[in-house]
This record gives sequence, C-alpha cells and structure tokens, in this order.
Amino acid sequence: MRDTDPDLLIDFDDVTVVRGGATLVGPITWQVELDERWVILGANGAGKTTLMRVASGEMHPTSGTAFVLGERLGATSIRDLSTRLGVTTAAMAARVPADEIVSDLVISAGYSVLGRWQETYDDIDRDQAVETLESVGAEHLADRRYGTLSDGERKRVLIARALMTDPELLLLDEPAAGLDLGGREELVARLSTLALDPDAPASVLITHHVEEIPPGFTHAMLLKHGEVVSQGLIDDVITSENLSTTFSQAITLTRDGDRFFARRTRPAGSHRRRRA
Ligand SMILES: Nc1ncnc2c1ncn2[C@@H]1O[C@H](COP(=O)(O)OP(=O)(O)OP(=O)(O)O)[C@@H](O)[C@H]1O
Repeated sequence: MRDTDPDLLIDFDDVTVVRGGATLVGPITWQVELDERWVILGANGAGKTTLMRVASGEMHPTSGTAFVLGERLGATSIRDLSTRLGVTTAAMAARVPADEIVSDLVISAGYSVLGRWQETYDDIDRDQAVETLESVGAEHLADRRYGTLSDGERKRVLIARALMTDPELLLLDEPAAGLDLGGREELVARLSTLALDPDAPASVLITHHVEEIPPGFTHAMLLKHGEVVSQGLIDDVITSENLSTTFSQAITLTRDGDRFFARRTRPAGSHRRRRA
C-alpha cells in the first residue's frame, strides 16, 4: 500500500468524490507542504467545498488515496485529526449558539465541541483564548455573545477558534464571504499577517475572488467542474488566461503590489461604441 512523506500535510493521489453517480471532484493529485499557504478558487459548484471536506476528514474519497497530516483517510477516525486541524466553514458557523460567549467558543475548540460544555475552564485555556483572539484583532470581543457580533467580527472569532488548538493545518472555507469592503480588507490584512508569520500553520483558503487573496499566500489551485485547471506557485497559476478558463469568460487580471484584481475583459472597441 502507498505511504506518505512526513513533510506533506495533504497528500492526495487521484482522489475522486462521487455521489449519486456524479463526480463532484477529481481526480485530484495535490500535495501541501509544511510552510505553504494555498488558495483554492473556482466558480460556484466547482467542487471547492467538497475538496475541503475531504481535507478536513469529514468526507472520504470514493477512489484514490488521501493522507491528511500523515493519516490515511478511511483508516483514522475524524476525532484523531480534529484538534490537529483548524477549520472554519459556513456550516460550522451556522451551528454556533447565538448566546455563546466568544471566549467560551474559542476555548471549546480545544475540546472539539461547539459551545460551552464545562462550567469552568482553566486559566491557561482562558489566557490562550485571549492571546488567540488578539492575533486576529478580536480580544475586545472576548466577553460578547456570538449572536451580537457583526459578520466581520464573527469571521475573526471563528478564525481565532480555528487557531486555538495550535493546529498543524488551517482550512478556511470562504472566510471573507458576506463582508463589506472594510470588513474584507480588515480580514485580508489579518490573514496576510498570519500567512507571513513563519510560525503560523500551513493554510488552505477557499475564495471566489482574487481580491480576497491575502499577500503571503504562496500557492493556488483553480478548479472547474471538479477538475484542476491549474495548480502550483501563485504567480504561475493566477493569470488572466487561467482565470478565463476557470470562469468560462475572458478575464483580465491586474496586480497592484501584492494584491490581485480581476474583471471581465472589455471587448475590443467597446469604449468607442459607447461614446458614439
Ligand atoms: N452530497 C452531495 N450529493 C450530491 N451532490 C453534491 C453533494 N455535495 C455537493 N454536491 C454537488 O457537487 C458540486 C460541487 O459542490 P461544492 O459545494 O463542492 O462546490 P463549491 O465549489 O464549494 O461551490 P460554491 O462556490 O457554490 O460554494 C455541486 O454541483 C453540488 O451541487
């Protein structure tokens, strides 16, 4: 049986996920190393979340071999991986009780539960929760109830929860979805700080928008209809040509410093026609 390299946090070989006769994703061969930060982009329904669900051990591949943190999926129970992975998904966010106190929500990650389950937590847990909230600029929210937070504040708190166990791998599914411009920029800046920190865990971030790629991310994968259009170093992958293929329309990519911007390519002469 195939084995994995200990330096690989994700090691997928020809992984597919099939449901009801339809291939949702794959075949995908993908490797994530210790110091890498990956962004996964693709249109709605491209298979991004399905791939993330395999990476988080929530879903097992239909075929192929998938190792996550050196454990072969199918041979390891999900609980074995849960404290070693930091995960945020919209599905998880929706399950957080509105009356949950933010610091309890962050601390409870260490116990792999959503919501308070102990009457008291140790001071050491509490200190670490405050420190983790600080790392995403959310320490002032520690005593608030989750239900009273804005969307942007919730996203930051959930990232703090994902970081609480000092995970080896961070998996973030659309962390900037639904944020206004200010909230998005604040989050991109926080994620960039994290990405540039050599002690921070390797990360995989799903997004629909190149504008949301935090500076410091090193690699990218573009998905279309469950298959990889391109993957590798971010500068090689995030190009006008690859984005045009991925989103099935002509896209012009521009860069401003370390940020990416994309828009539909204006047809030649469209300027003149509008003015005429
Ligand atoms: N359990 C399932 N059974 C059948 N089809 C599914 C299942 N889960 C997902 N799908 C389908 O698989 C495809 C990929 O879904 P997925 O959620 O991975 O896409 P995505 O790229 O994350 O999309 P979005 O950007 O809209 O969130 C979609 O067509 C979806 O309808």
